[in-house]
Amino acid sequence: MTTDTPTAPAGTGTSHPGLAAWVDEVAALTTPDRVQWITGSDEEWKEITDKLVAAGTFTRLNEQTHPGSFYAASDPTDVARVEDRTFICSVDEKDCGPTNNWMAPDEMKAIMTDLYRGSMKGRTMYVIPFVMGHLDAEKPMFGVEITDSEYVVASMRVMARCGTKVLDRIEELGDSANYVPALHSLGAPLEPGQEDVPWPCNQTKYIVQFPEERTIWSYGSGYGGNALLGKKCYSLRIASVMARDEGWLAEHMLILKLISPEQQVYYVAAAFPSACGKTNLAMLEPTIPGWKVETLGDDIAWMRFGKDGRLYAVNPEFGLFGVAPGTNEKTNPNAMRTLAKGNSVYTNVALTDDLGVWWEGLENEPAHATSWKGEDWTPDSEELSSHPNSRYCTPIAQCPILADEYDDPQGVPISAILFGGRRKTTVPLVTESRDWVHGTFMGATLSSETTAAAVGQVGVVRRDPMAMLPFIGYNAGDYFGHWINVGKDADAAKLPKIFYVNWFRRDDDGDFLWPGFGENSRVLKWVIERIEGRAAAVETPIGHVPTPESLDVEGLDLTPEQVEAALAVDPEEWKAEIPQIEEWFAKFGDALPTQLQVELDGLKARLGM
Ligand SMILES: Nc1nc2c(ncn2[C@@H]2O[C@H](COP(=O)(O)OP(=O)(O)OP(=O)(O)O)[C@@H](O)[C@H]2O)c(=O)[nH]1
Ligand SMILES: O=C([O-])CC(=O)C(=O)O
Ligand SMILES: [Mn+2]
Repeated sequence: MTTDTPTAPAGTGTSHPGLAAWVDEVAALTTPDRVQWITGSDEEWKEITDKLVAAGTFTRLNEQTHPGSFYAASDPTDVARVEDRTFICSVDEKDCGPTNNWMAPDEMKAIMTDLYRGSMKGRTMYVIPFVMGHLDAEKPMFGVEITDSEYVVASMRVMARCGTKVLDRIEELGDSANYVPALHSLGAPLEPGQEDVPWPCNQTKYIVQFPEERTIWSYGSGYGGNALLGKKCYSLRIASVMARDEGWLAEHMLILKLISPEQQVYYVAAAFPSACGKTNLAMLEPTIPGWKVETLGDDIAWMRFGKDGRLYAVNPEFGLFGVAPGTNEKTNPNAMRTLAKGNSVYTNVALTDDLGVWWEGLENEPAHATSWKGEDWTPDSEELSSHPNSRYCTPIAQCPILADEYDDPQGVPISAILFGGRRKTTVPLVTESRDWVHGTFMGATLSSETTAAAVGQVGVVRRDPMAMLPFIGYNAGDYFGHWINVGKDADAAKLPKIFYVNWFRRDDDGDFLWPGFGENSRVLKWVIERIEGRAAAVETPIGHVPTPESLDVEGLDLTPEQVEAALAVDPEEWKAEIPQIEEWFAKFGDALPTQLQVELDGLKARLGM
């Protein structure tokens, strides 16, 4: 941009020619009644939330107990990510790989262009300039989301840094500002005089990434992961492609800071599939004396090598979009404290009679509430009060244990990466990998029972590599190769050590073998002590697991047998796992890195197969 180009007044448009042309083009296609540029101001927050209250989408919660907070209930068919409607439209089908849905870009564009035609009729089209990560990062990661949903505007304002400051920077940088154009429409046009519904959406849904063009098209859903396009679509699917091309990692990981009793500081990243404990671990209250945890992120980590050769992680998000059920003062007191500050949006939980919220697992069960489906609910009701994937959306800045480093665009140097999933059997509480390639093998073969975070059956074991199955924006075989390359090019001594954890193993009665939540600090302690060379481990066919004595279980109400069962590596169980891993690897054909096949062969040999 030349210095004499006038900057448009806040909220009225842009002096960036490329962006202006795209916005005009989308408006011409979708024919909204008006176009509004999101500024990020307080008045705008009031205007948007007032509009949502007037439309019946939002219910204003009790100002005393939930200041500045709102309740929303979605259409009962629009409650989670839709993986079977999610596409990676790479030019070459091979680049999409066997784990994603593919359609040729032109074909998809033709279908969606038809769907978008007139799709914003009767609505306002909002233009949201946003940045994932810091505005003052070396290379700010801009995006611009166009949406016809006020719910999306309100949620995006919580989840990403949005508004005029971002647009000003895009305009200053002009042609050199790379932004991801992200188009979202509910697919619910309004004819003149037609009354709106509280949660407009469309039964036809498409969540589409064009990896070569670095663009996103989403249609038909208002739900978080489908509609807040800075999150999964940009920060994972598109960013994973950028990361492959540029030598970094975009991952479905929390980031936490761990401070030992000796005041040593360690940063840990952990990848668990959706609804498998990232938010809980990120905000952990350690139960072991002297240890402290601070939070940097609960869902996404971008990791790049620093000049010192270490891997540095930043959280590109600005808010928390957390699973509500199960969250309470005991399991996650810091989430409760974050929410107590207000300024939050609750979706698909129950609304209490005093305009508060409730969900399964929360304290103070009400005698009566309105369920997420809008029905009367009492403790005797057969149905759940809240959808299992009900969520809260809240500013991360309100987290009382947010680490100062959250605001550092350089990020934090990672000492350990944890992979984990939900497995009733087989997978021990914690296993240390031998090296980066073995750790990559652990990640690539990660398995977990499916959860309510995606539409479909719950509780089915599937491979969820690096907890990224629904989020890898290219061929997962190539993604494994990228992980191997990241390690190959690095100084091994400076790489994070990789561990595999499972908080969800059960005993014969179906009860959890490990108490989890705050007690997971004991596992973090073992991880750190391994890094420091201070904790003992036994070598097993799958890696190093703690000796029962090396895991600090002091004060825990567990018998030695229970600890042993949580740590057990049963060769028979692992032998049964092998055909599943072989079947999984077979999907990738030539794209599977030979190092991973070598790891599998080694595991089989150690199991005597
Ligand atoms: N048994 C057990 N359950 C846990 C533990 N940590 C979390 N959970 C349960 O896992 C579920 C959701 O965990 P979250 O931390 O919200 O999930 P997340 O990984 O952040 O998920 P997404 O936001 O979907 O990516 C809740 O039902 C928790 O109760 C644990 O240590 N043990
Ligand atoms: O994307 C969403 O809707 C929420 C989330 O973090 C996940 O599903 O992993
Ligand atoms: Mn997630």
